[in-house]
Formats: sequence, structure tokens, C-alpha cells
Amino acid sequence: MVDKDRAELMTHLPALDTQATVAILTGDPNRVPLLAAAVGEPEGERSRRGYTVAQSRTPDGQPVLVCSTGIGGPSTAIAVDELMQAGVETFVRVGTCGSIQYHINAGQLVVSTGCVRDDGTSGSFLPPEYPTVPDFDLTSAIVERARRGTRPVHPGVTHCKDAYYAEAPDGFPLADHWRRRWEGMRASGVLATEMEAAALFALAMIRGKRAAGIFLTVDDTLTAEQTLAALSDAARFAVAAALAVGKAER
Ligand SMILES: O=P(O)(O)O[C@H]1O[C@H](CO)[C@@H](O)[C@H]1O
Ligand SMILES: O=c1cc[nH]c(=O)[nH]1
Repeated sequence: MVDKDRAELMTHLPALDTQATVAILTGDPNRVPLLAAAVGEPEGERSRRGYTVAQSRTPDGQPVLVCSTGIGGPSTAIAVDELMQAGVETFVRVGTCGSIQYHINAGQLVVSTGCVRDDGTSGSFLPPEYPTVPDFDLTSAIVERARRGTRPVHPGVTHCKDAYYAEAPDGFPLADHWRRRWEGMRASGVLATEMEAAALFALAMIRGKRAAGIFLTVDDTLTAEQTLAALSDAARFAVAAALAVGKAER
């Protein structure tokens, strides 16, 4: 990418020199090189202000970026905006989530079809009545590919929050609120909770870009190796879907 003018716009991410129009986003910077290797041939990575960005080249020569967002909406929104300024058109968040439903177990995949907006960042971009939804074609393409894999796949509404420990709210002044909230979402069929999708989907909706989210359901029974193997599969589904949808559009 980036010519000098573009590079100067990127005030938080490292300046990147890539033609990639597809980016995989994940929370943890340590995962970036592993996901870059999972989707193709890694071509180097750079870090700045806690963000790590790597470029990888798929077997058919397509450049793809893998970028960490950190945890939560604020840092995600900065990464997404700056990647858009750098020319990225399609974003897939590949990360972990916690199950809300008793039938969704650790090791299974959830594909978001929209967010319950319990985060603050998406509210900085869209009024509260607006849903934050992913791109339909991209999401369908991800679900189709993920269903060819070995793990159960659950498409549906997901929850996005700012406070990770609201999942275990004992001792918080708002503990009763959160207990009722989780029960209400379970009764309403909300599948799982994570912390970045609402900000990503909101920005993509506003800017006319494609975004989607595929999440691995985790708990403390899953090893780090199992988590990385499953996220690597999810990243491969995401890249294949993003490139196919981009090609169909052209
Ligand atoms: O696995 P990642 O992508 O970090 O995502 C999930 O894990 C973090 C919380 O542990 C939050 O960022 C949440 O959204
Ligand atoms: O339980 C979990 C796991 C990952 N991410 C979350 O937000 N919650």
C-alpha cells in the first residue's frame, strides 16, 4: 500500500506498504503471526502502539492483512478506520467469544448476524435504535465454508460489551442488572458474547465496506493449541469467503 500521503494518515497503526483489500482482525497481537501463517505465506509484520499488523500472501497470490485490535471497541475502531484509509475494503473479525446458550459449547464456532449493542463505541457512530449488522454476502460465504469444516457452526445474533467481567458480575453494584441481562439474552436466543463486533460492523455500515465476524467459543477447558488451531481454521474460512465475495463483485 501505502504512498507517503496515506502513511501519514496512519497515526496509530504502523505504516503499511500493501495492496491488500482484505483484513483479518483479532484481539490478541500474539496471534497475528500465527494467523498470517495460517492464511498464506507471511511477508513480515510490524507493531506500533500495541497494534501488530502482518501481511500474508495466499497460495494464489492475494495479499491479506492480519491486524490485532486489542480488546474492545475503542481500539478496534481506530484500527478499522486506519485500515480503511489504507485501502482495506473487507474486514473479518476472527476471535473468541463466551457462550450464552447451553447448547453452544467450547470449540464450536459462532458467526454473527448482528449485535446486541452493550458497547459504547458503536453508540459513538450510530443511534441506539440502529442495529449493527455484518455484510450479508460475506457472512453467508463464511457460514457456507465453515460448515464444510469439522466444528459445529452457529449463525445468529451475538452480544457485544465493554466490560469483560460483567460476565461474572458478583460484587458489582450492577450485578443484578447483568444477571437479568444474561438471562434475558439466553431467553431471546442471543448466542454468545464478545467485545469488538459492534464497533466494526457500525463503521463498515457507515463507510460502505464489508465486515463480518466468526468467533470460537472458549472456556477454560480449551488449550491454547486447540484455540489457535480453531482460529486458524476460522481465518482460512474468512479469507476464502472474503476473496470469493470480492471476486463475485468484480
Ligand atoms: O479473542 P479476542 O479476539 O481477543 O476476543 C475476545 O477475547 C477478549 C476477552 O478475553 C475480547 O477481545 C473478546 O472479544
Ligand atoms: O467469555 C468470553 C470469552 C471471550 N470473549 C469474551 O468476551 N468473553
